Amino acid sequence: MKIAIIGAGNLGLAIAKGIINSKITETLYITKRNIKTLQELDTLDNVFLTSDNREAVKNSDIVIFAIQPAHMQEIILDCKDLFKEEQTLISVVAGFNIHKIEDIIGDNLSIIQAMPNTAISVNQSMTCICSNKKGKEKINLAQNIFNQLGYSIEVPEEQMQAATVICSSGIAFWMRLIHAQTQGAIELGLEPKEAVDMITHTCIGAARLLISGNNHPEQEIDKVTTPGGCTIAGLNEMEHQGLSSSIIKGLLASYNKISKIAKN
Ligand SMILES: NC(=O)C1=CN([C@@H]2O[C@H](COP(=O)(O)OP(=O)(O)OC[C@H]3O[C@@H](n4cnc5c(N)ncnc54)[C@H](O)[C@@H]3O)[C@@H](O)[C@H]2O)C=CC1
Ligand SMILES: O=C(O)[C@@H]1CCC=N1
Repeated sequence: MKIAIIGAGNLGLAIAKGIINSKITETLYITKRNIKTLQELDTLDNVFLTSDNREAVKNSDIVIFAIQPAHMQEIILDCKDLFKEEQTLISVVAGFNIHKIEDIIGDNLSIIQAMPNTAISVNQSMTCICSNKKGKEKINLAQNIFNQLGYSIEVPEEQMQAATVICSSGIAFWMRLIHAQTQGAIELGLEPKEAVDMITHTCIGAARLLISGNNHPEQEIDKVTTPGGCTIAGLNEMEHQGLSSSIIKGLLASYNKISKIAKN
């Protein structure tokens, strides 16, 4: 299997790193306008760096578009004559829905819209995917790839904006929560490095409890909150300060923004 990543920026490079770690491809083309910044990948076998998108598209079975939405039309049009029916086109461009791609190249190609996150560089991305009609037959192939780069689920196309907020922007939201806890932990006298270790591993533990069991988060909270103890004192103060409310409002603001981008 030969894969091309068109646009090696923050996400494209993260995808490239995940693919290289997992050895799922025999050949990986990575494109960028200025490939000098990709030197770290230059010495790897079977990884080809180029600023020629057409060369990458021509030589690949799967083409992943990881460019800014403003560049999509121009780049797709530039490669339009090279796309083949047996190829799978995967777009990770947020807010650029499948019908916009079909408006440029028609509906005879398999198009997958995927929403991963930057944890794909360490093979831990939560990736949501959907496809056009023709792409239905390639959903299993796409899930097989994204499952090796983390975990994936297929969602209806109308849920892709919500998936973008929860899974892709989600990395930034969790980072901010971890940072806030770090600031608190330092004030409690912990060293920053030690604090981050403690917080991130506790975070993984909390996630694992929910992934492994079927409990509601509040059931797990009940197990931790000793009556009259320190956990409930902390939780109540956080809620008095609007923790849940501010997170819900933030997710809605993010959703409204990506929905507006998708409509343009
Ligand atoms: N950064 C993230 O966590 C996520 C990003 N996305 C989507 O992924 C896309 C890329 O996002 P980022 O990586 O953050 O942006 P970015 O700006 O870091 O990356 C875009 C890359 O495309 C390259 N590029 C521009 N024109 C090109 C051309 N003609 N040929 C080849 N490469 C070209 C740029 O040099 C840049 O490296 C966006 O559409 C975004 O919505 C989706 C989910 C998460
Ligand atoms: O902030 C953004 O618009 C993009 C999409 C999700 C993550 N980054």
